[in-house]
Amino acid sequence: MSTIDIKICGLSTFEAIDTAIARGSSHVGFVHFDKSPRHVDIAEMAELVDYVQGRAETVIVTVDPDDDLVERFASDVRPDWLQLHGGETPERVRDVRRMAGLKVMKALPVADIEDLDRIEPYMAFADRILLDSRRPKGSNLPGGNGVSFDWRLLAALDPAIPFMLSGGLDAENVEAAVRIAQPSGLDISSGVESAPGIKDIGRLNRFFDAFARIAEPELHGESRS
Ligand SMILES: O=C(O)c1ccccc1N[C@@H]1O[C@H](COP(=O)(O)O)[C@@H](O)[C@H]1O
Repeated sequence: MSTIDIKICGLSTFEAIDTAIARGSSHVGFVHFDKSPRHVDIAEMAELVDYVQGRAETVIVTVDPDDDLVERFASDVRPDWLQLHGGETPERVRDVRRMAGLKVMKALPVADIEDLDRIEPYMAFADRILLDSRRPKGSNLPGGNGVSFDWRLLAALDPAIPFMLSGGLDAENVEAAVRIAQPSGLDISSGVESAPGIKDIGRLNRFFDAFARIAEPELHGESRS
């Protein structure tokens, strides 16, 4: 199996950051969206990003940020990535990327086959595409809802498009997610929490244990098929 990046998102404590990185996260994410139970303000985020100190790529998750906020992320927090999780157009992704001078990951919702057609216009401007489930009715969060979409839809996706998969991933479904969706990265948030916004060290470890069983089956007495 080729290497799969792992992003643990919605972090807010040093302990959870250390566990995620020690267990193999390539990316760690911090949510700046005031309706979210995972929201961290700019000053806290700057401290968390500093704490990572190059041990993993740092990602700020933001929703339709205005220019002022983009400038503040770039000047006061200095992460490696901005994850745009709102209704940003391809042109807005281009402008944010240019303004911030940071890599940009664009999150797009997938609920049906037509949604796959909306990916291509972003390819010229986003450094990475992240596919998430559509916001469930009644939720005021565009992400972090712990809901998966039908990964079988991705069989119709151009294999030349590398994407990170998110939406309700956890220790129990990660094997099926990788087998069916064949992503180049996995993004996990509520599936490693004990309550919204509270990362659970036991769940984090169980996720990485489950991932290790598929990434290195020979070390776990399992055969590849
Ligand atoms: O986590 C949040 O609260 C959040 C708020 C606003 C936009 C995105 C958010 N989270 C992102 O959603 C996906 C899926 O999360 P989950 O595993 O289903 O909980 C992930 O990219 C989070 O970064």
